[in-house]
Amino acid sequence: MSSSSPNQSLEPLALSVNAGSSSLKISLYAVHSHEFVLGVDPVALLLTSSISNISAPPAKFSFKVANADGIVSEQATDVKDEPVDSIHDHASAFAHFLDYLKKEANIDRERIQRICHRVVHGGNYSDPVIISDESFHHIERLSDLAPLHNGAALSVIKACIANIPSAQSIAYFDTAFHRPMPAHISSYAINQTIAKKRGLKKYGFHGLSYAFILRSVARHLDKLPSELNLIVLHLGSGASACAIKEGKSLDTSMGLTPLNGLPGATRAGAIDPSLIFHYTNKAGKITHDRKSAVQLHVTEAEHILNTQSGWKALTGTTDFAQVTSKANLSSPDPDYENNPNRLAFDLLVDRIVDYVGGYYLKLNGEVDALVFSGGIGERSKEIRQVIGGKMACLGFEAVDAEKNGKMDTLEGVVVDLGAGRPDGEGVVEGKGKKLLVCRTDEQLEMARECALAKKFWE
Ligand SMILES: Nc1ncnc2c1ncn2[C@@H]1O[C@H](COP(=O)(O)OP(=O)(O)O)[C@@H](O)[C@H]1O
Ligand SMILES: CC(=O)OP(=O)(O)O
Ligand SMILES: [Mg+2]
Repeated sequence: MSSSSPNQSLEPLALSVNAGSSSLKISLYAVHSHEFVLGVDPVALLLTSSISNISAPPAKFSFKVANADGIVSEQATDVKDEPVDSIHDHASAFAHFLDYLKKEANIDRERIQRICHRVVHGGNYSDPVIISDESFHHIERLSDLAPLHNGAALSVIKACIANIPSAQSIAYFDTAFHRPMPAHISSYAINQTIAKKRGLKKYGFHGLSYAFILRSVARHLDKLPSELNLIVLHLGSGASACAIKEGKSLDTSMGLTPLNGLPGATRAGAIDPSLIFHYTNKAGKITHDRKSAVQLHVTEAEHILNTQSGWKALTGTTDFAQVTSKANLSSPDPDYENNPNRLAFDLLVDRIVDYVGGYYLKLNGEVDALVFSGGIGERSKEIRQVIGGKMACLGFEAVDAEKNGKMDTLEGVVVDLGAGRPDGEGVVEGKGKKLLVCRTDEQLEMARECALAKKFWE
């Protein structure tokens, strides 16, 4: 147990819960202030916990207490990547966390006043909402459009209401960041009467992450968010790309649901929509996911494309680190027939290039930086090296191979990956568009927003 002392603070506590497709990430903060001060965080991290591999058991549990400066270092690690057999879904993962909160950090649940929940699909909600019967049912109705996410978030919301009744739960939506997308980009080329009636349009996801990245990169480059044009890659179990123009989402690769766009751990990403009818003759049959906390109406087609595809289908693992280590990347002959890992790696690179190239044109080439984030973007030097290398033809800096190789040891929320731009005889530092890595933190994004929303504290 670290010597840090979360209990010494008498400030209100806010818990942030991020139910991802394969993970549950939870952070606890002391709320210092409800006033916005440029460059100052209104919250301070007390502890953070993560449960990964929920969809590929055994799940791994980590619980880390921050030091007095709100920093979690490896030395502050209390429990790291411990496999836990009793965790089989997001609700049991949260129950495991609550046990540790009392046992390891000696924190009384009653001290938690607000709980921020990442909810992936918010439909047309553009602002965070307090959980009430009405908002709970709104999120529940959208569960079919985010089958790996909304139900999982609702199961944790239910657990919070039951186990931490003194706290108010607030939902923060991934979709909110993408609301400014123009209609010609968010619309599909289908009958618009039906589209409007049924809400069939591109919503986009990973919005809390993009909001965090935009804010962090702006701080790093000493610019206002509204002055920035970025291409951001959030590459995790679910992967997406986003074009940000003058601080607003212009386009993103996920769509009506988080299935579209880049392939992921178990998701196919974009395919020809007709493919699924040739893959199975039961595409439209409703499957009932008994494991889900809410009643899901998911077709066999959606089940296959969301849970039986991606790296898992190509290589047998959902862990991209394993895919990379077996991909034999140094070989000039990819040997796709015999090396499914190389196929998976090169296929992801190919799809990323599609989006990055398209977004570069949509932004008229006026791009301040390409940003890597998410579990793969932050940890895979190989993906950064290959994608970064391809960006050189668009005027980006070269990848600094040394920095790229030791990214894990470099401090900071945003790390500059660039080594300058070749110019004439030599390499000129500071020239060229930037390549950045951002350690995204959806929990912090919610906690900050919550602290600063006075209406949630009245
Ligand atoms: N060293 C690594 N190299 C490549 N990929 C990694 C590495 N470490 C973790 N990953 C990938 O990151 C993914 C998790 O990303 P993350 O953004 O945390 O997930 P989630 O989508 O659940 O929020 C894992 O599925 C794994 O494939
Ligand atoms: C939207 C989405 O796919 O989120 P995650 O990557 O956290 O599963
Ligand atoms: Mg995630």
